[in-house]
Amino acid sequence: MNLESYPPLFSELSKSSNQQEYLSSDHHQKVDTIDSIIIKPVVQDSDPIPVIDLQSLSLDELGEACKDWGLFRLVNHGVPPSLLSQLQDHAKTLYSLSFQSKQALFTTPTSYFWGTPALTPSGAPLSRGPQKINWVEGFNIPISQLSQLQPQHPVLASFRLLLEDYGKHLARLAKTIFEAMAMKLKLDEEQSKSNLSESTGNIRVYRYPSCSIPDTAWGIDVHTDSSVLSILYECEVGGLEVLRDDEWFQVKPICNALIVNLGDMMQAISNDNYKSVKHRVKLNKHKERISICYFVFPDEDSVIRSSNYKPFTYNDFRAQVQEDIKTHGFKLGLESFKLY
Ligand SMILES: O=C(O)CCC(=O)C(=O)O
Ligand SMILES: [Fe+2]
Repeated sequence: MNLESYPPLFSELSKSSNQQEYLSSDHHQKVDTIDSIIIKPVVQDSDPIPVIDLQSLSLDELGEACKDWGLFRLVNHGVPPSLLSQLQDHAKTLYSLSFQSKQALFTTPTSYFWGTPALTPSGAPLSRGPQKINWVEGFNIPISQLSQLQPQHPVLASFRLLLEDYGKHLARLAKTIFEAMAMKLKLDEEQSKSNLSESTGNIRVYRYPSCSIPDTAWGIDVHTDSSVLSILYECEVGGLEVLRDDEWFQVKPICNALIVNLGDMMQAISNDNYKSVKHRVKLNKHKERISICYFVFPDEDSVIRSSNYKPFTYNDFRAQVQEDIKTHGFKLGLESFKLY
């Protein structure tokens, strides 16, 4: 483990005796008690996660997966495996740079953050208090701002080219999936068009440290995404878990398959027919984990209309989430917009 490359708190605590002491102190609640939902041991033999084949897309299967799980694996998506593996290699190299170099390389409109995945619109981390530290670092990169990524570092220059390519592929995937969902839900074509805006595409590249006592802390604790769709790539370590009918399921990594999860905007657009899935990321005892996540949102002033929620824009939603996190330490999400 290259300690220099970690945020100072993480490298300090990675010395295992410090980690034991910190994580078992009052500072940090045990994960079982943070969670309001009863945790059953997550043990599975077979893989129950639905698989959607983009080349022979079945609207019925897509609809079922969105209703039952709010999440599915996507295969035959047309993103070249070499692009995925190169992105992952570049991410590893960039993360191995010193903490200070990463701070210097990712400046506005991109950002480097750690300790929480909750960011302000400009990409700065929203503080949630010491007991709520999430064991994650991230690069936040709005795709529309990729040209602003200064290639001072040779790896960053080629990373930018890869991300441009990846961003185009993911915009294509998001549009295809959203249009299929809109068709299945029989949404008004004109109205739903602005509910997904490819220009809002945003990439986050995360690194989760290994943790000698992984059951005492989260990589990212339980949450739903605010997006319309989130599309994740992680192929080596695992740790993503999703909630379905009060039971947690592991989403095992499968190389070259992508994970699509539905966010709060999609739940509202679908009038609660589809689920914004609750999920979390567990730490691994021995290995650090890299994931590459794409998020896409509605146009900023596109109004989301449905019979269960008062009309709102993504801007309204985001402002409410920021307020919730400041006031309560977590987001209330769609609850704040429910009609009854
Ligand atoms: O790293 C992952 O696999 C998931 C990240 C995530 O849930 C998020 O950023 O909302
Ligand atoms: Fe998430």
